[in-house]
Amino acid sequence: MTVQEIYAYAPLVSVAVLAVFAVMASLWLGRYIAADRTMRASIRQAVRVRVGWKRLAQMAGLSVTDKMPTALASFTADADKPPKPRVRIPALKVKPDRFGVIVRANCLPKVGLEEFQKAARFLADAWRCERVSVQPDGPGRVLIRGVRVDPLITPTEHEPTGTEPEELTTWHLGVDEYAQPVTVSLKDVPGVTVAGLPGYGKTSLLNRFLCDCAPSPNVQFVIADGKVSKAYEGDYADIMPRLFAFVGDDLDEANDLFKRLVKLSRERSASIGHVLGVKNMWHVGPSEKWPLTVLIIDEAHTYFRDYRGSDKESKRLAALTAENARLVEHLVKKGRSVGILVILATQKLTGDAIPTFIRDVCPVGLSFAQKTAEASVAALGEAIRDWPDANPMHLQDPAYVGVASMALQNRPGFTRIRTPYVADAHTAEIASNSAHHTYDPQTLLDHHAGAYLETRVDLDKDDDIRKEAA
Ligand SMILES: Nc1ncnc2c1ncn2[C@@H]1O[C@H](COP(=O)(O)OP(=O)(O)OP(=O)(O)O)[C@@H](O)[C@H]1O
Repeated sequence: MTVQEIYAYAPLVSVAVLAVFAVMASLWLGRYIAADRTMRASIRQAVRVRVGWKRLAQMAGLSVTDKMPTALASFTADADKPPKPRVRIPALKVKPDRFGVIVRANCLPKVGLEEFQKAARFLADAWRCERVSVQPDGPGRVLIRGVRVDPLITPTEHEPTGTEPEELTTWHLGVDEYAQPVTVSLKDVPGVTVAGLPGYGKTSLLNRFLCDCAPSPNVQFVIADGKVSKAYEGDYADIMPRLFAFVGDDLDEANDLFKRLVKLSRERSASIGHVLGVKNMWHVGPSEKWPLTVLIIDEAHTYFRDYRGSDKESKRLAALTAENARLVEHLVKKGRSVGILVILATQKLTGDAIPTFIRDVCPVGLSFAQKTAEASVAALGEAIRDWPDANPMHLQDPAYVGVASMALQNRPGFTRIRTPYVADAHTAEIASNSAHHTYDPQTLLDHHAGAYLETRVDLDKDDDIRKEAA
């Protein structure tokens, strides 16, 4: 091809390039017009971040001067005028979302994660963000999260999909202060505590968990709610069709339920090798025949209260609550490997509300707003004193209804989480659509291991619970 022929194609190429730009611009404009007000503000913010980056990077110390000329510069430079040093800045990719911008940048020599982290406060001011976080994003890259709208004070709603969750044991809690999803793994977790002042969202958090898991046949739920006498009165009325059992504030009924579950735990323990071929259910995961059995004890202090008084009834109730504590301790300490998970929700997790021998063996703990430092420590452990920003004492504000603080599962520190609200109508729909999955795990166990347990296992041997109760 001759030079003249190449020139002849130039107008065609220019038109093609312009056409591509025009298509891209109209797509961008279409997206901008279709977006709502909050999203448009984020799109504009993303444009500002991109346009102002060259100047800002240099002012924020996020650039390097490269004195070595490129091969082309050396080739074209005048002999008497050495090529100018180049200022290099990290390349950016900016994506807007409802809360602000997600920026991916590459690192340069002497401009790495640490430098970006040091500059975070400066970037937050320049980009008009509430806060900016910088995290590693693979070798030589960083992920910068800028939030313009504080996710913690932005209430959200969750509409359960009604489909079986991909990972039954991943509890999707909500988003953190940078609008990043927060999950907690329930695999091998024997107990979870949820604390917080009344009306700050404990039940709503549990409701979401129930709604997300209910469509799976591999999980069964039972609830003890100390706030009500009958199921239809309480927060869990809508989920009733998906519960294999429910008790209210009646201590005798609760005691019977806990005993039933301890029996299940012991019989599962005795027959797990026979039925599943493993000693720990988590090695094969929950299944229809061996479902994860979740016991939720709401207003848990009701069942463990210390009854004082010398009259006969007080003494009887005191013995009952003491036994309840021992039964629940058994479930938390011994239930994990046989697929029993206990979730305790209460206002305060201080020793007078929940026995510390139960609380301290629950590895996952969340707390909504708390009134005192003592209550925060009881809910989240001593370490919360070192993370004052995340202390749930500071969540005592109507804007923080639905916001909880939690210790991170795989690294030190705490995070605050905006949990979403689930409307009662959704709960009712999910419960009715998934009611056919409801089975008492004891019935399932009897079916799969009844004969084995009857003929091969002596459950009365070493029956410590019975001995204690006697
Ligand atoms: N995540 C949330 N986002 C927005 N609002 C919420 C959220 N969770 C709860 N709420 C609001 O707060 C009210 C009380 O919530 P919820 O019953 O879950 O609190 P609670 O801590 O369980 O209270 P209690 O201890 O009295 O049972 C709800 O009716 C709802 O209006």
